[in-house]
Amino acid sequence: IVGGVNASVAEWPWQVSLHVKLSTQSHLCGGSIISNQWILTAAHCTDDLVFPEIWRIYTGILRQSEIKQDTSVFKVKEIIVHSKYRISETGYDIALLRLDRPMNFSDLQQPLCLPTEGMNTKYTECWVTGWGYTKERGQVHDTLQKLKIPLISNQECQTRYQNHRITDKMLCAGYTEGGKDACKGDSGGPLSCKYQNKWYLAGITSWGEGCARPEQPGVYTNVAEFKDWILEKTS
Ligand SMILES: Cc1c(O)cccc1C(=O)Nc1cccc2ccc(C(=N)N)cc12
Repeated sequence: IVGGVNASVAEWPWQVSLHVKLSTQSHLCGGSIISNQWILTAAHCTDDLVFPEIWRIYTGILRQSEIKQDTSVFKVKEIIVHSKYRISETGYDIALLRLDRPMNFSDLQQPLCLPTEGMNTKYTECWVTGWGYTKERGQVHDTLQKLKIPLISNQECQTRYQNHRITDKMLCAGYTEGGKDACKGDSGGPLSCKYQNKWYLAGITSWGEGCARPEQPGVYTNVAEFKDWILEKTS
């Protein structure tokens, strides 16, 4: 997250950290708890990493440095990538990870709501969170960052990305002047939006040209457009 601030304990209890264990282990992407056995993330996080056995999911943490040998960790039983996904920039950047065992909810780890059609224009505030880079040529940040960010219309977003097709299955958010945005390592994490005092998973951090550049907003998977797909795959 570029231009954000430290989050607090239990402020974003649906935010998870996805690690991959090869010769070493490290944070790769964010994700969101949507039920006691399913995590929603970005399909591009699983590029070249399709084996469930290498994934480690950390829930209920604020700092990466909290992760020790004895930290509670979930393994992945199944990875489901949208069949139409190719690369982030052409959309369908959505994937489901089934946990190896059901999660017990607590103040530190619990799901957020899936949105329904037509909610995108009703949200009062949206926040993007993650342990990603805090500048383009950056690195993973130890403390979870949070950033309040305004949604922008797909029409305006399309004008900012002339060489792309911004589809209805994408959602954009950002500041014209730049300086505040998600970035690499935040991928897969939530764009959490509030409506009538409940939090909804409006978007999944997907792509953008660089990070926090003026007139280059962040592009998110528009989760409301995939509600049927999520329900089909998780039932
Ligand atoms: C290609 C690249 C890097 O190598 C390092 C940092 C950023 C980039 C890049 O161009 N964009 C990106 C690469 C991977 C995930 C990204 C997620 C969000 C955003 C965003 N701006 N909302 C940009 C991303």
